Amino acid sequence: MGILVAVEGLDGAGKRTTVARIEKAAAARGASVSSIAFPRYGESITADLASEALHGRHGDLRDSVYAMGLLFALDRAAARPLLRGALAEHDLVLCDRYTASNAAYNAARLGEGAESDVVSWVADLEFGRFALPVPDHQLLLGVPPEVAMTRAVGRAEADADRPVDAYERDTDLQQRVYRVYGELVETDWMSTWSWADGDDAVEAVLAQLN
Ligand SMILES: Nc1ncnc2c1ncn2[C@@H]1O[C@H](COP(=O)(O)OP(=O)(O)O)[C@@H](O)[C@H]1O
Ligand SMILES: Cc1cn([C@H]2C[C@H](O)[C@@H](COP(=O)(O)OP(=O)(O)O)O2)c(=O)[nH]c1=O
Repeated sequence: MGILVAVEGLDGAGKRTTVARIEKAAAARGASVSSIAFPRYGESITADLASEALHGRHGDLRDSVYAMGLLFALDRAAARPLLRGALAEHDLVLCDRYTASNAAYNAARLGEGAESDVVSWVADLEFGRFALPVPDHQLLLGVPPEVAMTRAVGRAEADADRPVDAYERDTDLQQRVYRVYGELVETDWMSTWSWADGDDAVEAVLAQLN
């Protein structure tokens, strides 16, 4: 049975890049590694609907924090057999975004006062109702919002098929998401967390294998 590690951070923080680096470094140590990126675009109807809503389709769907949160959670619920299978087969299963993304983005959207309600709703829904595996460790890429946003915008400019979505262009939202992520790290939400970047982020995950 392998360990489940979630890699979290803002849009453009470098999650995809870091997951690839961890995979390579863990494999070089002889570990068998698998990775899954959420949302599973192209493989999950609910993930695709959420993306379409973030790009201006489906009327007011995007305005509902709970509807958006549910779409992303249903994507993960459908991936449960995949996750279980990967954990049975590999030493390390990396998730590029996991449940904490839903907690951080939706809490940040509703704002102070409602944050803890949303974070509890996500935990009850995803780990309770949907019985998703709780991550053994979670990593927050400590890239500040200004840097992450510049990278996300640069990536969108370089790739016409990947225009910025409603969350990526919202500077205030990104700042609030970063703050909520910080609270999840400080309270070790659901499991232990590391807050790291670059080589330290890779080392923080490799340390979990020892
Ligand atoms: N440490 C880094 N320094 C500079 N640019 C980076 C770094 N990590 C990633 N990038 C670049 O920033 C952009 C976003 O990285 P990516 O890994 O796709 O982020 P995410 O998956 O968090 O959205 C990409 O264009 C990537 O090449
Ligand atoms: C996985 C997930 C993402 N999100 C948000 C974070 C991102 O701003 C947005 C899209 O996910 P993201 O991973 O950034 O996809 P991409 O950049 O490839 O379009 O959805 C949630 O709100 N909840 C979730 O559970």
